[in-house]
Amino acid sequence: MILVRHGQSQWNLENRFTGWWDVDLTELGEAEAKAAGELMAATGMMPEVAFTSYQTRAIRTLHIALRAADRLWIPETKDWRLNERHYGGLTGLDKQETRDKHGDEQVHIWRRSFDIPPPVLERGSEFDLSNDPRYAGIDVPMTESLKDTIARALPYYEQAIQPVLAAGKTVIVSAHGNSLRALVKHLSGISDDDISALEIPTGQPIVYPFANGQASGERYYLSDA
Ligand SMILES: O=C(O)[C@H](O)COP(=O)(O)O
Repeated sequence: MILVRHGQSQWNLENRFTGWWDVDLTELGEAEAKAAGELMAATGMMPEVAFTSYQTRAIRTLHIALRAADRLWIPETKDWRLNERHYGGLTGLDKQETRDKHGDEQVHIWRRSFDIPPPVLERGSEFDLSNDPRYAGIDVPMTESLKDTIARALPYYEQAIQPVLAAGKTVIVSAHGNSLRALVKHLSGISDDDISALEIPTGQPIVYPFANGQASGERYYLSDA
């Protein structure tokens, strides 16, 4: 299985909390996605089935990478459960200005604690996506901790992705910093405390070897292969 975090987004560049807000890739993000696909082709790590979120930056990263690997034709499933962790009331704020206002420690807790969510997003605020047609029928969260993200991403992985891996297919998952931290925590057996130190870089494919549908727990960057 190949996990890839989307390439640099406009709000990664601007250093703003993003979460479920749907920003696009920057030119650098597009280049990172293309390089990821070229690396897959060069190493022969060719995806056969794709999964991604409902968010433009992950979808476009997938498509740019697959195009570079000449694999745009593979089956692809989108699901909101692979979305980024919802950043609640921090959505749209500048990360440095938020540190200046609330202190480094508080912002680190909001960003990296296991089960403390950011403040709740006010209903009806500019960043409230409850009425976005893509989330029709979905109870859009108003904030999420990593624990909350795991609670929706992991069952999706188990129901939708694991059976494809068990059938021996090479799967690519194009998603987000925190939805991928949720999967890596599970697959690599990382504790609630230690997961706070795990960062996932943009556009760098991470490989989990599978045998008989089971991950060994080993993982490596495809660039190191
Ligand atoms: O949602 C965001 O702002 C980023 O994609 C991830 O943010 P983080 O590094 O603060 O978790």
